[in-house]
Amino acid sequence: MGGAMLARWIADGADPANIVAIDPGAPDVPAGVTLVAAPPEGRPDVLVLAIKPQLLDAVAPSLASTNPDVLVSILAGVEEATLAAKIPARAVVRAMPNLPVAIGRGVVALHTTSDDARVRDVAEALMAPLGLVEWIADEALFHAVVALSGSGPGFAYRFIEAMAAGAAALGLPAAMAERFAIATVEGAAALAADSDVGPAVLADRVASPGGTTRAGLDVLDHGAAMRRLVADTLTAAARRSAELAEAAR
Ligand SMILES: NC(=O)C1=CN([C@@H]2O[C@H](COP(=O)(O)OP(=O)(O)OC[C@H]3O[C@@H](n4cnc5c(N)ncnc54)[C@H](OP(=O)(O)O)[C@@H]3O)[C@@H](O)[C@H]2O)C=CC1
Ligand SMILES: O=C(O)[C@@H]1CCC=N1
Repeated sequence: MGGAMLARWIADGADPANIVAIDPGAPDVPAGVTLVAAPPEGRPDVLVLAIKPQLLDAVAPSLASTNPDVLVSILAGVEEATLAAKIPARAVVRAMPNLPVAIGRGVVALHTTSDDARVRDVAEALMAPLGLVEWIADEALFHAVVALSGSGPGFAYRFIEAMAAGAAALGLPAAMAERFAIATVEGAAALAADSDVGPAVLADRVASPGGTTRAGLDVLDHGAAMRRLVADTLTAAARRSAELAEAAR
C-alpha cells in the first residue's frame, strides 16, 4: 500500500529527491527516491508508517529518535493513542487509504485529535492527490471505514470475478466476460457518482418492468441475500480491525 501511495505522489509531481523510503527489505522504489534500511539522521516533516500492524512493536523502537512533525499511520485498526505511545511525534494522523489511490481514484479517511490546523493542512495536502479525502471525527468509526473503503476494493474485485464467472458459465469467452464485467462495474460506479439519485433508484431504472434485471434482482433480494452477505462481510472485516487494535495496544 505504501508503494501505491508513493507511485501516485510521484505521478502527481512530488519531487522524488525529497522522499526517503525506509525499508530493510530493499524493495524497488521509484527513480530518485532514496532507499535506506534504517531511519537517517534528522527530523522529517512527515513520516508515513505503512508496515503491517503486527510489526508495530518490532519497528517502533527504530523510529523512536525520528520525532517527525507529523506521523501518518495507515495501519488498519491501530489507534492514534497506541501510535502516540509507541512512536514520539509532534502529532499523529491516522489515514485509511485504499488501493485505487495508485491512480488517484482512492478513498482516504483521516483522523486526528490534534487541534493544530497546520497538522490537518499537511495531512490533507498529502492525501489530496490520492482521491476522495474526508475527516472522521469519531475514531471508533475507523473500523467501519477499514471494512468499507479500505478492504472494499477486495470485495468489489470478488464481485467482478463472480460476474465474469457467471457470464462465462453462460457461454461468454472468459476474457471477454472479464472485460465486460470490469467495464460494467466501472461505468455503473461512474454513473452513480455523477447522478443526483441514489443507487437504489438507479437499480430500478435499469430494471424494466417484467424484464431481465428484475428477474436477476429478485435473486439478489430474496431473503435480503445480497445485503446479508455484504453485511456479514463488512462485519468480519471490522471485527478484524478491532482485533488488530486490541493486539497493538
Ligand atoms: N493493502 C491495502 O489495500 C491496504 C493496506 N493498508 C495498511 O497498509 C499496511 C501495509 O499493508 P500491505 O501493503 O497490504 O502489506 P505489505 O506486506 O505488502 O507491505 C508492508 C511493507 O512493509 C515492509 N516492511 C517490513 N518490515 C519493515 C520494516 N522493519 N521497516 C520498514 N518496512 C518494512 C514490507 O517489506 P517486505 O515485503 O520486504 O517485508 C512491505 O513492503 C498495513 O498496515 C495495512 O493495514 C491500509 C489500507 C489499504
Ligand atoms: O487487509 C488489510 O488488513 C488491509 C487493510 C485494509 C485493506 N487491506
